[in-house]
Amino acid sequence: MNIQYEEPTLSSSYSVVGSFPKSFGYGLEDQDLDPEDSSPSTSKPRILLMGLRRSGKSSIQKVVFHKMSPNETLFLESTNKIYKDDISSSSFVNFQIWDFPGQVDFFDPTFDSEMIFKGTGALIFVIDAQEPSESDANQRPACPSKRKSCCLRMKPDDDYMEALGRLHLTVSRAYKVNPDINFEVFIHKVDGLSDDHKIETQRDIHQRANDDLADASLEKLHLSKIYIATDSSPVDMQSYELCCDMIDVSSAIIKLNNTTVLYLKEVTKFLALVCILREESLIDYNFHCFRKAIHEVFEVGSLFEGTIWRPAGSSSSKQASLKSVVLNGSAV
Ligand SMILES: Nc1nc2c(ncn2[C@@H]2O[C@H](COP(=O)(O)OP(=O)(O)OP(=O)(O)O)[C@@H](O)[C@H]2O)c(=O)[nH]1
Repeated sequence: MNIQYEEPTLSSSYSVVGSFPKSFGYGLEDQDLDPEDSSPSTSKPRILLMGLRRSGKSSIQKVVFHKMSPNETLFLESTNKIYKDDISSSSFVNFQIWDFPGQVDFFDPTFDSEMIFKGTGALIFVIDAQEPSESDANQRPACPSKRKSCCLRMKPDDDYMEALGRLHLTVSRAYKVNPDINFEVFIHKVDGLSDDHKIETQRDIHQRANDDLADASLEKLHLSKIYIATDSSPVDMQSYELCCDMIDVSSAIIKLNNTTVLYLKEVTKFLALVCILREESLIDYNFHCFRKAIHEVFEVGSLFEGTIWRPAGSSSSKQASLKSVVLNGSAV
């Protein structure tokens, strides 16, 4: 496939360049810039969205960052060239996202993996977890990994086998060029699955993806989590979406009409706490303790060259990493 590039249409978003310091590992060093692309946006932290065709990459990008309604994504056309989008809605969210076409051919000479992966902070690989339709299942291609161990584990109704093969190829290729990339796996389109099935799918994908890495002696490569932390209560989508939207607004406390309060507080320049509370009473004191504890963790982390916050195999420049908003799915 011939790779082409499409520049962002959001020209106004060029005004703020690089909210993440380069030392956080998400920026391009000057010498890494593509000589043919001199736009200032290239110095921003960069996230790649990859995955099979129709897995939902563009939908995630449009719904999360451009407020497109999920129904409208039905009419999105297939992406046929890399689409670069500048995201800079607040000081917390300021980076560049590159949406890739589904079938990237890594062996195509026009695919410049050095240029693409070198300056990348995170690669989000999207997997469509939907049940395959009968006709899809019949037309499913052979397992791309062509490894016996993988095919032996295949269940007849697994639709994500091809995606897993592609995931493996993608991360091993990217890791070779840049071992500092954060790899995130996003299990998407789980709306049609039962709660049990969702958990089983996540467990299965997690297991298989890591087995594949182990088979290839790439244990050092970590598929990390998108969330930094969340409480253990079941996810209620409405509250979750409210919390996501909160990141976009400047006000710190919003009273909801049902005696609860939506609360946003900055922990560090790159980390925010968003929560829904019944009462405000002790939150300031609790938050103070929480922030102090987080700072202490960062301090200890830097003493030990970032071993607490840093996935194995990455550089010490990764103590803070950009955490993406997730939509209708979960992270492995
Ligand atoms: N059921 C369901 N469908 C979704 C979801 N997100 C996206 N889709 C649908 O998936 C289809 C493909 O979405 P795209 O965003 O175009 O997928 P893509 O990965 O960008 O596709 P390519 O550009 O071909 O690589 C569209 O019809 C979307 O409406 C979701 O959360 N649930």
